[in-house]
Amino acid sequence: MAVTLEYERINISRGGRPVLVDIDLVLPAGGLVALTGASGAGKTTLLRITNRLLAPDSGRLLIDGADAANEPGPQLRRRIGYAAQGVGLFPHWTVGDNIAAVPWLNGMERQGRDRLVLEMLDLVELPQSFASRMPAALSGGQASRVGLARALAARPGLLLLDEPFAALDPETRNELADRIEALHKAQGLTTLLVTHDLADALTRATRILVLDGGRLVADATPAALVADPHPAVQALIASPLDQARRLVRLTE
Ligand SMILES: Nc1ncnc2c1ncn2[C@@H]1O[C@H](COP(=O)(O)OP(=O)(O)OP(=O)(O)O)[C@@H](O)[C@H]1O
Repeated sequence: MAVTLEYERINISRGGRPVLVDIDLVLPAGGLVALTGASGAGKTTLLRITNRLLAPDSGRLLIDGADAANEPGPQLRRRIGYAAQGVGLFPHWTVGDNIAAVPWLNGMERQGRDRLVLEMLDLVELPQSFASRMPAALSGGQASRVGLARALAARPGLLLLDEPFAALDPETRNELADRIEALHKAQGLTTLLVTHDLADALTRATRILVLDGGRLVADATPAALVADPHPAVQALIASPLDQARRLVRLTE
């Protein structure tokens, strides 16, 4: 079941500097929300607060109406799917054991885990034979899919993705983005996707959040965002828009 997230006046400083300032936000269940902004804007920090890897200095996060601070972090994280570029698979575990890590922690028995692994490999469109491979024998795109399968294996209602397309070639990233979009719908998830790439955000998300210096400066549908005059938004849009126009000109 997709979950609702409510951020209430979230503030956090790191190294003596404010990193998130007065974040007030409600994400209703079922949204595919892109979180974007320049490097250092606070995107990853907000994601880490959402899965309780960080606690805010002030403010509250409510997950389905319950204060996230009241649940132990490790327990909460088992209900949240999390995949990030660079958050490695366990290198000495097979792909199958990586995918079934959280179900294993939750006490699922071997047979159930084996079935689940095959189902998850199907979901991310990898061959079932990959279950016995080691992570070192995967391409970057395949490893990203295994990371996604691992995030979905605990059947979460919330999927957090931190730059899942970084370091992938354009074709692979497009295929992975298609799969994420389809799984988001099919699995009934609330998905929060951190991306540097506004073109991804504009074409995939139902709603786009823009952070600038730790403040939420835009919260809009893709169509409304393009018309947003805020300088930080325009700075993000300028380059993908220019690129799109040049490409269209080539095909005219
Ligand atoms: N452990 C830390 N100690 C001090 N400052 C930190 C720490 N972690 C993050 N920061 C600072 O917090 C700010 C926000 O970092 P964050 O990683 O959330 O940004 P981001 O928008 O995800 O950036 P990027 O797109 O480059 O990943 C940055 O200025 C960063 O230097």
